[in-house]
Amino acid sequence: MDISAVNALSYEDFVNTFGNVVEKCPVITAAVWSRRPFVSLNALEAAISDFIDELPESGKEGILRCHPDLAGRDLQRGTLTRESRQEQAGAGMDALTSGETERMARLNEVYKKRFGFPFVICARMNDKANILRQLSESCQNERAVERARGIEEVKKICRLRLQSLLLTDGANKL
Ligand SMILES: NC(=O)NC1=NC(=O)NC1=O
Repeated sequence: MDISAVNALSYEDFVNTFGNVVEKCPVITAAVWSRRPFVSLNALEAAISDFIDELPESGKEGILRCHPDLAGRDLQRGTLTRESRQEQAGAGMDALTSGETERMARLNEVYKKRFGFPFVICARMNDKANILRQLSESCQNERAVERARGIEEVKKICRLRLQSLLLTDGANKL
Protein backbone atom coordinates (compact mmCIF):
# COMPACT_ATOMS: atom_id res chain seq x y z
CA MET A 1 0.00 0.00 0.00
CA ASP A 2 1.52 3.36 -0.95
CA ILE A 3 1.02 6.64 0.84
CA SER A 4 -1.65 7.86 -1.62
CA ALA A 5 -3.70 4.74 -0.85
CA VAL A 6 -3.28 5.53 2.85
CA ASN A 7 -4.58 9.05 2.31
CA ALA A 8 -7.59 7.72 0.41
CA LEU A 9 -8.68 5.42 3.28
CA SER A 10 -11.93 6.05 5.06
CA TYR A 11 -11.63 6.72 8.76
CA GLU A 12 -12.79 3.16 9.53
CA ASP A 13 -10.29 1.55 7.14
CA PHE A 14 -7.51 3.81 8.43
CA VAL A 15 -8.11 2.75 12.04
CA ASN A 16 -8.68 -0.91 11.07
CA THR A 17 -5.33 -0.89 9.27
CA PHE A 18 -3.18 1.22 11.58
CA GLY A 19 -5.04 1.00 14.89
CA ASN A 20 -2.43 -1.18 16.58
CA VAL A 21 0.80 0.49 15.42
CA VAL A 22 0.97 1.64 19.03
CA GLU A 23 0.00 -1.38 21.08
CA LYS A 24 -3.68 -1.25 22.11
CA CYS A 25 -3.82 2.52 21.58
CA PRO A 26 -6.17 3.00 18.59
CA VAL A 27 -7.01 6.46 19.92
CA ILE A 28 -3.62 7.65 18.64
CA THR A 29 -4.43 6.42 15.14
CA ALA A 30 -7.93 7.91 15.37
CA ALA A 31 -6.43 11.24 16.37
CA VAL A 32 -3.81 11.49 13.61
CA TRP A 33 -6.33 10.61 10.87
CA SER A 34 -7.34 14.28 10.84
CA ARG A 35 -3.74 15.24 9.98
CA ARG A 36 -3.97 13.59 6.55
CA PRO A 37 -2.98 13.82 3.75
CA PHE A 38 0.45 12.46 4.70
CA VAL A 39 3.19 13.14 2.19
CA SER A 40 5.09 9.97 3.16
CA LEU A 41 5.44 7.11 5.65
CA ASN A 42 7.79 9.34 7.60
CA ALA A 43 5.11 12.05 7.80
CA LEU A 44 2.55 9.57 9.16
CA GLU A 45 5.12 8.31 11.66
CA ALA A 46 5.99 11.92 12.63
CA ALA A 47 2.30 12.72 13.20
CA ILE A 48 2.04 9.78 15.60
CA SER A 49 5.28 10.73 17.32
CA ASP A 50 4.17 14.37 17.68
CA PHE A 51 0.81 13.30 19.13
CA ILE A 52 2.59 11.15 21.71
CA ASP A 53 5.09 13.91 22.56
CA GLU A 54 2.23 16.37 23.14
CA LEU A 55 0.64 14.10 25.77
CA PRO A 56 1.04 14.87 29.46
CA GLU A 57 3.17 12.47 31.53
CA SER A 58 0.04 10.58 32.57
CA GLY A 59 -0.84 9.98 28.92
CA LYS A 60 2.64 8.69 28.12
CA GLU A 61 2.52 6.37 31.12
CA GLY A 62 -0.89 5.19 29.93
CA ILE A 63 0.61 4.19 26.59
CA LEU A 64 3.33 2.22 28.37
CA ARG A 65 0.70 0.48 30.52
CA CYS A 66 -1.01 -0.76 27.35
CA HIS A 67 2.02 -2.93 26.58
CA PRO A 68 2.09 -6.59 27.57
CA ASP A 69 5.05 -7.75 29.64
CA LEU A 70 7.84 -9.42 27.71
CA ALA A 71 7.62 -13.17 28.35
CA GLY A 72 4.72 -12.41 30.65
CA ARG A 73 1.22 -13.71 31.33
CA ASP A 74 -0.16 -12.75 27.92
CA LEU A 75 2.56 -14.73 26.19
CA GLN A 76 1.99 -17.74 28.44
CA ARG A 77 -1.78 -17.60 27.90
CA GLY A 78 -1.61 -16.95 24.15
CA THR A 79 -3.48 -13.65 24.53
CA LEU A 80 -0.87 -11.39 22.91
CA THR A 81 -1.87 -9.35 19.86
CA ARG A 82 -0.58 -10.74 16.56
CA GLU A 83 2.06 -8.04 16.38
CA SER A 84 3.30 -8.53 19.94
CA ARG A 85 3.37 -12.30 19.54
CA GLN A 86 5.54 -12.02 16.44
CA GLU A 87 7.82 -9.45 18.05
CA GLN A 88 8.27 -11.36 21.28
CA ALA A 89 8.86 -14.64 19.46
CA GLY A 90 11.44 -12.91 17.26
CA ALA A 91 13.38 -11.91 20.37
CA GLY A 92 13.22 -15.45 21.76
CA MET A 93 10.80 -14.58 24.53
CA ASP A 94 8.86 -17.76 23.78
CA ALA A 95 11.96 -19.92 24.10
CA LEU A 96 13.38 -18.93 27.47
CA THR A 97 14.69 -21.42 30.00
CA SER A 98 12.63 -21.70 33.16
CA GLY A 99 15.33 -19.73 34.94
CA GLU A 100 15.21 -16.94 32.35
CA THR A 101 11.40 -16.86 32.51
CA GLU A 102 11.52 -16.59 36.29
CA ARG A 103 14.14 -13.81 36.11
CA MET A 104 12.11 -11.87 33.54
CA ALA A 105 8.97 -12.18 35.70
CA ARG A 106 10.80 -11.07 38.83
CA LEU A 107 12.50 -8.11 37.15
CA ASN A 108 9.27 -7.06 35.41
CA GLU A 109 7.52 -7.02 38.78
CA VAL A 110 10.33 -5.04 40.42
CA TYR A 111 10.22 -2.58 37.53
CA LYS A 112 6.42 -2.17 37.60
CA LYS A 113 6.40 -1.76 41.38
CA ARG A 114 9.04 0.98 41.13
CA PHE A 115 7.60 2.92 38.17
CA GLY A 116 3.89 2.07 37.97
CA PHE A 117 4.19 1.09 34.30
CA PRO A 118 5.82 -1.90 32.57
CA PHE A 119 9.27 -2.15 31.06
CA VAL A 120 8.95 -1.53 27.32
CA ILE A 121 11.63 -2.19 24.72
CA CYS A 122 11.49 -2.77 20.96
CA ALA A 123 11.81 -6.55 20.90
CA ARG A 124 12.56 -6.69 17.15
CA MET A 125 15.73 -4.66 17.72
CA ASN A 126 16.98 -6.76 20.64
CA ASP A 127 17.69 -10.34 21.66
CA LYS A 128 16.94 -11.94 25.00
CA ALA A 129 20.38 -11.16 26.44
CA ASN A 130 20.03 -7.46 25.61
CA ILE A 131 16.49 -7.38 26.95
CA LEU A 132 17.43 -8.98 30.26
CA ARG A 133 20.43 -6.65 30.63
CA GLN A 134 18.44 -3.51 29.77
CA LEU A 135 15.57 -4.53 32.09
CA SER A 136 17.98 -5.14 34.96
CA GLU A 137 19.79 -1.83 34.41
CA SER A 138 16.52 0.11 33.92
CA CYS A 139 15.32 -0.88 37.38
CA GLN A 140 18.02 1.47 38.76
CA ASN A 141 16.88 4.47 36.71
CA GLU A 142 14.65 7.39 37.69
CA ARG A 143 10.97 7.41 36.67
CA ALA A 144 11.34 10.32 34.23
CA VAL A 145 14.27 8.58 32.53
CA GLU A 146 12.31 5.35 32.17
CA ARG A 147 9.17 7.12 30.92
CA ALA A 148 11.19 8.82 28.20
CA ARG A 149 13.17 5.68 27.31
CA GLY A 150 9.98 3.59 27.15
CA ILE A 151 8.24 6.11 24.90
CA GLU A 152 11.22 6.12 22.53
CA GLU A 153 10.94 2.32 22.39
CA VAL A 154 7.20 2.64 21.65
CA LYS A 155 8.11 4.86 18.69
CA LYS A 156 10.61 2.27 17.39
CA ILE A 157 7.96 -0.46 17.68
CA CYS A 158 5.50 1.83 15.88
CA ARG A 159 7.93 2.55 13.03
CA LEU A 160 8.58 -1.14 12.44
CA ARG A 161 4.85 -1.94 12.54
CA LEU A 162 4.14 0.87 10.05
CA GLN A 163 6.90 -0.37 7.75
CA SER A 164 5.48 -3.90 7.91
CA LEU A 165 2.04 -2.58 6.98
CA LEU A 166 3.13 -0.18 4.24
CA LEU A 167 6.06 -1.95 2.67
CA THR A 168 4.61 -5.40 2.25
CA ASP A 169 2.58 -6.27 -0.87
CA GLY A 170 0.85 -9.05 1.00
CA ALA A 171 -2.51 -9.33 2.67
CA ASN A 172 -2.31 -5.75 3.88
CA LYS A 173 -2.62 -4.45 0.34
CA LEU A 174 -6.01 -2.80 0.06
N1 LIG B 1 6.83 -4.76 27.22
C1 LIG B 1 7.24 -4.76 25.93
O1 LIG B 1 8.27 -4.19 25.58
N2 LIG B 1 6.45 -5.42 25.02
C2 LIG B 1 6.78 -5.49 23.69
N3 LIG B 1 7.81 -4.97 23.03
C3 LIG B 1 7.69 -5.31 21.68
O2 LIG B 1 8.45 -5.01 20.79
N4 LIG B 1 6.55 -6.05 21.51
C4 LIG B 1 5.96 -6.20 22.73
O3 LIG B 1 4.92 -6.83 23.02
